[in-house]
Amino acid sequence: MITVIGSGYVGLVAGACLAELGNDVVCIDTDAAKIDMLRRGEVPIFEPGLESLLRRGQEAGRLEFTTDYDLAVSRSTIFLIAVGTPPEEDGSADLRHVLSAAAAIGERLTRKAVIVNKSTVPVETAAKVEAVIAERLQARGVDVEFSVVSNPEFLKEGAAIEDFTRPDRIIIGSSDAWATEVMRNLYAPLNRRQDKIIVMDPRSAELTKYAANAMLATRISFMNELAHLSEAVGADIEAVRRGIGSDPRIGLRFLYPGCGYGGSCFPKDARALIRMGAEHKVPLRVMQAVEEANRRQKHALFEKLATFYGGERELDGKTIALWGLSFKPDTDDMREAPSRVLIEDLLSHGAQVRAYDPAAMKQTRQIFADASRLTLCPSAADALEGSDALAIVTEWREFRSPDFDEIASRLKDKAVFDGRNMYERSVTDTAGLAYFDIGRNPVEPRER
Ligand SMILES: NC(=O)c1ccc[n+]([C@@H]2O[C@H](COP(=O)([O-])OP(=O)(O)OC[C@H]3O[C@@H](n4cnc5c(N)ncnc54)[C@H](O)[C@@H]3O)[C@@H](O)[C@H]2O)c1
Ligand SMILES: O=c1ccn([C@@H]2O[C@H](COP(=O)(O)OP(=O)(O)O[C@H]3O[C@H](CO)[C@@H](O)[C@H](O)[C@H]3O)[C@@H](O)[C@H]2O)c(=O)[nH]1
Repeated sequence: MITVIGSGYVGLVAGACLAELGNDVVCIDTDAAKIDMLRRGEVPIFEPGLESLLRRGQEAGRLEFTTDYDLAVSRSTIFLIAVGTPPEEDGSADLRHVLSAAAAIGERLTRKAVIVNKSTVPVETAAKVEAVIAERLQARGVDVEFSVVSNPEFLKEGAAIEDFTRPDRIIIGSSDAWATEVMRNLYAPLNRRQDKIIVMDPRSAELTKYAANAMLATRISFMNELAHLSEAVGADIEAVRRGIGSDPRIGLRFLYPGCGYGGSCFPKDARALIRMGAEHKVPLRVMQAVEEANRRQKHALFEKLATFYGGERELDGKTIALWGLSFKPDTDDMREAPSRVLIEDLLSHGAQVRAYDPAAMKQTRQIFADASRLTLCPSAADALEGSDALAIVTEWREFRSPDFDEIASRLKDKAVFDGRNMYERSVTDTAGLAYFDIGRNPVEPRER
């Protein structure tokens, strides 16, 4: 039996996928409402394919949900910790949930077990988890063998099941041969065609996770800065992207400029890595710049709108349609989403916003509960109604081939500000739309 602690994006996906592979899995969460929902067959998050996988696991009797640690710990020999590690004030990762999960295990463990840390955590957390469990066992006066392994998760939201079941690599940070073998067996069904398992010491495994996210975030911020330069010198960032991405040393993936990276990982993990560097007196200057560039980039669409209208003050009284709210397509996750910054910028300058997203409407309503000038619209077309201009923040598939004539007929100022470079100028020109994106078609002040 495997216990998965924390039933969020990582825990639910891991639990459902491991049950699908034939394991008996119990998912535990301290949030009783979440567990009740899951027991009723409802899924608390939007993740393509997850609902049917959870249902299959439950129907097969291989997947259960509980808030009861007593029940879960007594039956398991493998524990996956997949609880949140939110940022502290100073950017460092808050380990409260991880250490409380460790304590809950130590208070109940009765047989030899592997404790697997899947949460993203700073170097030395495996040692801290081990110390907490050892301390609780000692307090109980029992001697139970256990081993702590770092096994960071690399899934992307929106493609989480595919990423979990077809991983590029499986990192196992372990200094114990028995625990490494248990992990190899756990992942054996995902590791048949080619050996993707990389075993290393726990510290290196913990750092690998931050290094991966930091490298990807760096590529994005680099491209976003180059996009500004492209606009200034009259180059086309999309051509530059293809030009450099065709070099296999660079590669085409994760090279898309846009209106900033968001989500629950890149921003938080970049800050946590910077903090880790500071704590060890190793300033991570590149990451500081990456983070700073991204913070600014989230204002890029607002700045373009302001330039178009002849100044920020001119946005007072304008109505801007907004397509896409989630931090990326195929998720309802609004954590650190660039749309939040754009909405705040627009509302604080007196504009009205008419927004639509295929999945994140409920979340947005909760976040902006008091924003009277934000209207959440039932469709992309409805968001255009009575609007002056359109801004696009998230590249959902349904925005890829819109009816440009309809957009032109509805927008008073016939201008589109695309934060994800989805369209071609030739097409928008034909419809009579002014089109501005990131690094290709610089904004020009509107003709009056
Ligand atoms: N979301 C992603 O795409 C992703 C990908 C890779 C790694 N990670 C990392 O994985 C970790 C989890 O991320 P997430 O997005 O799944 O978080 P999440 O916030 O969606 O879910 C975490 C869950 O843990 C529960 N929890 C907290 N303390 C608990 C405890 N003591 N016992 C049982 N349950 C508890 C919470 O109620 C919550 O449901 C983080 O460290 C994150 O950085 C996330
Ligand atoms: O070329 C690109 C690629 C992504 N983004 C943006 O970057 C953010 C993050 O996107 P993505 O990485 O696809 O989503 P996450 O679900 O946050 O996944 C990242 O964070 C997870 C949590 O740590 C890791 O497990 C994944 O490997 C890592 O990709 C989003 O706002 C995207 O719009 C860009 O701007 N340009």
